[in-house]
Amino acid sequence: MSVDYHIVGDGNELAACAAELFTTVTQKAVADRGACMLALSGGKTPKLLFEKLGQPQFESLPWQRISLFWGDERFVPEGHADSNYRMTREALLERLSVKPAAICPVNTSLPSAEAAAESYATTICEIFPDSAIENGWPIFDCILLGLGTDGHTASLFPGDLTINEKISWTAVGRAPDNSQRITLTLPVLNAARQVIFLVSGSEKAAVVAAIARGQAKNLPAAMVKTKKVTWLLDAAAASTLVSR
Ligand SMILES: O=C1O[C@H](COP(=O)(O)O)[C@@H](O)[C@H](O)[C@H]1O
Repeated sequence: MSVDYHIVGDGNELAACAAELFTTVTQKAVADRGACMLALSGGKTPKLLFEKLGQPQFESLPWQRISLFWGDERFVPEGHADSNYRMTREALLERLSVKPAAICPVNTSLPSAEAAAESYATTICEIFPDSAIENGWPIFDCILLGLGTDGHTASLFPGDLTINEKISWTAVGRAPDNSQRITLTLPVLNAARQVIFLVSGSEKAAVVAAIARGQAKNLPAAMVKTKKVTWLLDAAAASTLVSR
């Protein structure tokens, strides 16, 4: 596993740096394999990235070769304020003149979160080419992740047994407020070619430093050990990390 850190000033710089990484990752995947399979994250931090990617200078990205999935989703209707898909649609997808090869949100209109998780695994399986499934796991070119102050990532929460899932591609995670969320499982995160954590804000500084120093090995975000892990932090999120 290689881990690298990029520390930038603020949320806008973070979005600019993330957009550059996004460009590199998508272009490389398309050059190497003809397609790019990406999972997007929810949360506050990626919104600025999505708005940036919706600007005209990113129209030349190989959108028609990019398939978009979500690393996690709240079990709420598609138009709900908490929907990760709604946020991405408004911040990015509605602004794109060239449409991605596939846009695959979680179907949250199904009767239960379990049904939505199961159906999402089927969707991934249908869209992924056979060559992008290895040893029974889908190989995402890149998964964008966030980090909660409690160390959760995607919808893998500390203390929730979903983190132990070893067979399924998707599962239902339970957030501390007891709400249900559909999430990619840890083996899927770890099978990806690369994950990029986007983290901003001083409230994340302590957990970022604890994970980076190996002092929080049992937190879900610390259990992400993909071949290539990139942490993109703004100065506030990196403040504890760089202060000692
Ligand atoms: O990976 C993720 O992380 C976040 C934490 O988000 P933030 O709002 O604190 O930036 C999480 O809740 C989100 O659903 C997820 O995709």
